[in-house]
Amino acid sequence: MISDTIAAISTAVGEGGIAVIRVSGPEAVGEVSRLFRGATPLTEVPSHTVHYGFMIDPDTKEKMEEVLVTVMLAPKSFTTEDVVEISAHGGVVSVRRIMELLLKQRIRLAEPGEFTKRAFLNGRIDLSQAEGVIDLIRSKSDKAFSVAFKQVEGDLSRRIQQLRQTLIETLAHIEVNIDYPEHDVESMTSLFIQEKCGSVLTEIERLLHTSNQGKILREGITTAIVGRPNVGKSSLLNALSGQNRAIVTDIPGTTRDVIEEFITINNIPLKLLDTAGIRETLDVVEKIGVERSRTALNEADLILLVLNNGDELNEEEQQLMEQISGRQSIVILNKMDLPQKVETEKVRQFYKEELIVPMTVKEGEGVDRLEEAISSLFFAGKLESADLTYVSNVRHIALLHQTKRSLIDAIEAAEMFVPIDMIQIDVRLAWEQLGEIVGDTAQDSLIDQIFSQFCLGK
Ligand SMILES: Nc1nc2c(c(=O)[nH]1)N(C=O)[C@@H](CNc1ccc(C(=O)N[C@@H](CCC(=O)O)C(=O)O)cc1)CN2
Ligand SMILES: Nc1nc2c(ncn2[C@@H]2O[C@H](COP(=O)(O)OP(=O)(O)OP(=O)(O)O)[C@@H](O)[C@H]2O)c(=O)[nH]1
Ligand SMILES: [K+]
Repeated sequence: MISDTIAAISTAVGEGGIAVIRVSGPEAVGEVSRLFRGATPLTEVPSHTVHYGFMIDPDTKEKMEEVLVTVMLAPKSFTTEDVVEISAHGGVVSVRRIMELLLKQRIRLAEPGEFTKRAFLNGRIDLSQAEGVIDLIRSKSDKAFSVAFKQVEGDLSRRIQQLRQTLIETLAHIEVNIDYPEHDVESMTSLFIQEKCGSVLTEIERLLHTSNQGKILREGITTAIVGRPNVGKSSLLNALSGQNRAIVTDIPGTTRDVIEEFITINNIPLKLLDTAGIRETLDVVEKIGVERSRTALNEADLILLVLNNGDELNEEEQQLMEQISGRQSIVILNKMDLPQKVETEKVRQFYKEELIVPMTVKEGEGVDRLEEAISSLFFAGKLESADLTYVSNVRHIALLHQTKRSLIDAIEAAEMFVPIDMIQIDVRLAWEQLGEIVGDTAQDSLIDQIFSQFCLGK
């Protein structure tokens, strides 16, 4: 059983309006109460109430900070333990001093993700919901947020548990037949297994079908913008990020040193790759050899090739089109306001009409068409409705693939009337693999690794 009390700063550290320190565990109320002076002692207040007062240094009796303290008593709290939250004036010093005071009590510093880990260990949420919490924090578009939010609410968990329930029923049926073989009608059991595993398989395939889109929504479409100088690449970037709220971030926890820029075209998140590097070198095709830009080009899910409508194609551009037309790529015919000089028939040799997007970036014209083109490449024309459950986590995707394999093995074995205890192994494996998604059958080391991805105070 967890018995120690933990504390951490739960808001981003820096100058801010207010900062929140969260304390969770059996000693939370008692220990914070000794450091707090308000109208009522915290040990006597009802759950889910907020109290105004001061943090007091117990040695000097000096007022340290003006605060609001929230008390949430077990089991009705995020961690299901007693939780006390201290809201202090924002700022580094104030928060550090309160933390120091807390850690001198019977309270220790929480590990990254430990609050959420406790919520998991205490059964409030399962593993996929906890992973949804990480995705929620990291999401960079409304759509990605919605996907993560559904996961936190337990949408995926419920589906997975339904499938596991079906497999448990199948296992129970098999069990009876092993224990009472005299009752077994071999062909009926085989049909039963095929039918049950088949229905689970269908649902898993449906979930896997969403996974490509799910991953894109979560991580963004890795995009490289290429083209010779002066065609309007920077303008495009500015137009897109200006109109569509750019979120610039260096994702914590990734090792790459390039700063990636996130933009969204309506609801589609694009992760722009180190485009500056490409910009300098792609003017001349032989320079594509330059390591950095080649990496970016290779990594890209999507290449946006910008051409100037008012100019003839040069040799490099034609080679480039030939080279990348096999990839997911879109041609942007920019500067439509200029008289056409570009040889569109040459462009059409490599690109279907819907992947050639005329734009006048300077005037912000054509963004809708660009969105349509991207949708047609990545979402078969439409962004699925919000009520779809997307599987976006690579761990979940891998486990679903494994489960699929196990189910196919079970079904094939049943078809061939393989001894039933052999089939049982595959069905049980599928049940365990699904269990790993929600954390029922996950190893401690895996659980530790997942929660270590969280930020401190979450
Ligand atoms: N200040 C603060 N804001 C936060 C959190 C937090 O821990 N603290 N959260 C955390 O990351 C999220 C909210 N999650 C929470 C989930 C459940 C409970 C909770 O106390 N649930 C009880 C009581 C519900 C009720 O009274 O109806 C329960 O379900 O038993 C609190 C926060 C986002 N915002
Ligand atoms: N006529 C016209 N000019 C445009 C349009 N879009 C951009 N330009 C102009 O084209 C010039 C080059 O634009 P940039 O966005 O800097 O082009 P770039 O491809 O990033 O150029 P480099 O950084 O040199 O590679 C600027 O003067 C823009 O104002 C357009 O739609 N029509
Ligand atoms: K301590």
